[in-house]
Amino acid sequence: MAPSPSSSGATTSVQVALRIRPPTNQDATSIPARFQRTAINAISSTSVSVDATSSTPSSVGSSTATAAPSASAGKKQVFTFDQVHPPAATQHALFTSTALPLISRFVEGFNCTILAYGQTSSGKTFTMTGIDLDADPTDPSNGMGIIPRAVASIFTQCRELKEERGNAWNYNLKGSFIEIYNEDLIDLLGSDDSGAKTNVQIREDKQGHIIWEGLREVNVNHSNEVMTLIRKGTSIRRTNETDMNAQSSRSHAIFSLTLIQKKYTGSGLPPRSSSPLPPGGRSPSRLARPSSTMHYGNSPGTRVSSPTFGRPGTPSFGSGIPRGGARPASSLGMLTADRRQSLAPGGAQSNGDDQGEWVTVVSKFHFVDLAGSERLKRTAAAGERIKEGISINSGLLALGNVISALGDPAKAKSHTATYIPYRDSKLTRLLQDSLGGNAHTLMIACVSPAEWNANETVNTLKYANRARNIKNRVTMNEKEEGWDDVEWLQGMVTRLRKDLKGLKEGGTIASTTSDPEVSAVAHQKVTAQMAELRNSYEDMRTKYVERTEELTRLRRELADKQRASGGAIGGTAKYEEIVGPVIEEYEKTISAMEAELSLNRAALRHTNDMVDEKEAELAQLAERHATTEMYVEELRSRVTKLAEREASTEAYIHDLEEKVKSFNEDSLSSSGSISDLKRELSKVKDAETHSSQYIADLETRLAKSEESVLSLQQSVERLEEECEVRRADVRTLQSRLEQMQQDGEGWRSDLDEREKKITRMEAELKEREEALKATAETRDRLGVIVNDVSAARKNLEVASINSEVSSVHEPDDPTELQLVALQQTHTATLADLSSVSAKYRDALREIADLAAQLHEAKGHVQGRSRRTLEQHGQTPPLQTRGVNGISSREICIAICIALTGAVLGQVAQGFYLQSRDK
Ligand SMILES: Nc1ncnc2c1ncn2[C@@H]1O[C@H](COP(=O)(O)OP(=O)(O)OP(=O)(O)O)[C@@H](O)[C@H]1O
Repeated sequence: MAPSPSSSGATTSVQVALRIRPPTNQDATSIPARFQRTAINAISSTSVSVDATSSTPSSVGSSTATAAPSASAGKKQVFTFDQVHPPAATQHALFTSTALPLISRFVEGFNCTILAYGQTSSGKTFTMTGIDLDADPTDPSNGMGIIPRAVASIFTQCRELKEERGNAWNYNLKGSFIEIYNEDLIDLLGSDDSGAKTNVQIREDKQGHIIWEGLREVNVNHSNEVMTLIRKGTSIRRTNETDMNAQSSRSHAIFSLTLIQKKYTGSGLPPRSSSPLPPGGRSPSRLARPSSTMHYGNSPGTRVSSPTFGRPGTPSFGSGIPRGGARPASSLGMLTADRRQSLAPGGAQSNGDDQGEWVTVVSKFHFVDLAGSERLKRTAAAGERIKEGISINSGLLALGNVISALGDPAKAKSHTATYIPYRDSKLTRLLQDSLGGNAHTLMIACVSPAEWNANETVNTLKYANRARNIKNRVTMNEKEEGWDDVEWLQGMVTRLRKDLKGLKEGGTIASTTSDPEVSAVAHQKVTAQMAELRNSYEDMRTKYVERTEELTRLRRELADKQRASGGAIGGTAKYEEIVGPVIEEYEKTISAMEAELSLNRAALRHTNDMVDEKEAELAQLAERHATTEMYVEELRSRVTKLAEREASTEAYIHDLEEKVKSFNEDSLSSSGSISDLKRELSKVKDAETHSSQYIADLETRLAKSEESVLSLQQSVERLEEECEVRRADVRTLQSRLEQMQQDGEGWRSDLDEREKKITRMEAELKEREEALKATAETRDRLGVIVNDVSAARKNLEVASINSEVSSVHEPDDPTELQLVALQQTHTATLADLSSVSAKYRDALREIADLAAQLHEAKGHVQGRSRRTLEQHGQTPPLQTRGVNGISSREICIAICIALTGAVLGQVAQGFYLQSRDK
């Protein structure tokens, strides 16, 4: 944001940049969820739109935002500024585009001011100071604010200039930090040894300059030193926790940097004799001018407030004035336009050579962090906070009134002298120069994005919009060398006294320049002029007296002749004819001489005026000298006091040492209680560590819960998407189901048919089972017979053995016959058994075949229905019964029967073979 072109005395508007901060964690907890929506949006790099339509609670009891000047149609309001920075803008980007151009102006010698304005918690302190003052100010990614970055940049530019200009340029930087708390001005760097803060007073000197009396200015040589000052001041500045900000600034704070530059204006190198920093730090004293402050602005004769608010600068960089000491006010006079002309290079009094001069340029940079505008209800203020809030608001109201008065375009156009209420508050008094005065001013309006704060946001935007109309007139603040140097002033007083004496005595004027040749020539010239004037005056006077006498004589002669002629008219007329022209000529000569005389008188008067002026200056200088002497006296007394204090401090230290000694002796006895205390202390420390861990833990949990809320939100969104997909699936499934239902009808009839077939086959199976049962019974019966036959066979064998032993074999023996018959019966029975077994096996095979068919039929039906279900994304029910409804028990029975039949067959065959062999 470059200010208007750099011509001195140029008019420039107050620049306004808007910054929208991102939502913070505090917002998430302190603002109801439904009002956390973003209500302000950057629509371009210079404009924003605000949607303040919804009825946020802030509108309760507040003035509802009215349409802005550039409000667009509908409910949205559009505002335009010089710059708009969206929430994503980095600290570095903001600094580069807003503050950096002002820094160049500051180093050139112009006053600059940056003001951060906005509701509480809108990011003013973050913007001005930022976080982590120890970071690298050139790093674009860190959170350092405008002040630390500006300080680093100023030092860099000054060092570059020094390298460029060498001995022809010197500089000195000083810092001060002031806060306005409950309408008290407090010096944040001025705390004394006891830590008590010093109060600053606003005074106005005779010339109307504002003086910040009692403010401490500290010399700074490096940005680290400035950071230390900022840290010190910030630690003292009043902050407190409110419902809207964990660390809310409760005061307006102004951090100021003063740059004092000494420039050599001539071409080439400065002469050694006139160096601004001769050994001993004294300024050269070759200038003898009646006024010290030069003003090259476009408005001749207008006064410019001292950039140091009336305080004199350091006489020279190496002067003996203690660092940061409060100084008496000085009021340096101004040059009139004609006098300025005569003093300008090449003017009437210029000696015509190319010799330059040393000029001092003093510029001020104010960084203003205002306390937040706030609604007491919203910040839940109570007690002392209410008082603070009222004071903050009244300061801001006064600032608003000043802005309104200065920024009223109608008044600006009409050029009417408007009353500006600077005196209504200390804030406006201090910022008088920055608002409508001699400074390049930039306002950074900070706003919160939340809908909850929409009304405050609109108010801030309106406030800032008005500020854009303010016009400042900037001039470079140059002073000639030496006017703050006590010794130089003393020398000047002595010289002027001599000059005056010389003038009064009509002698020569004592030399006032350091160049003896130049001053001798000038004095000779003036003396010659004075002598000439005096001579011509004397000549004129003599001539005048002579002529007057001659005229009187002639008149007398004429009268005598008239009397002698006895009234002869003709003679008289002739006489008048002769004498008239002579008289006329005499009269002409007399009037010419009178004119010449009056000219000489005027010249004399002018000389007398000059003498008077010199006398007045002398008196002024004497007065100033007296003030300086008083100041020196004060300093001396301070030094004495300091010496006294040092002595008492030494005594105190001695005392302390004694005490330490006795304490050491006592310490042995009290070591027990010390160890108790230490234990206590360690417990407290433990508790502290524990609580900080607990806090850290809570913070981590909070962060985690936030993350999980985020992820839950994401998963809800994902699930909703999935739901949508599912719904589409359901629709597809429904259509398929309908298709399936149609298919189902066909399958059902098919199934019915198959079930009928199964029933039929089951009946058949039942019949076969019954047949099998009958066969089994027959087989049992045959088994019994086989047993009987075996038993009979055994008996027969026993009988035959007995008969073999006792008698000769007789084929006709009835027993043998019986045996044979039995063997035949047995053979027949075995044959029967084997045929029954064969039948039984056949029956079993048939049953197995039927079971297989049944299985196949049911498997077919179930396979079809499972495939259909699978096609429609359904899982077929688990089979609880065996294949096709035939239980595994039934199959087992069938197999057992088959096996039993086979075994029985084999047993029967075994018997048969045995009996046959026998
Ligand atoms: N641009 C930003 N980026 C990130 N955080 C920010 C930004 N601006 C402000 N904040 C955060 O918002 C909170 C409030 O900011 P800050 O204290 O600067 O507000 P303020 O306007 O100075 O308030 P007050 O007037 O009450 O002092 C802080 O936690 C700060 O870190």
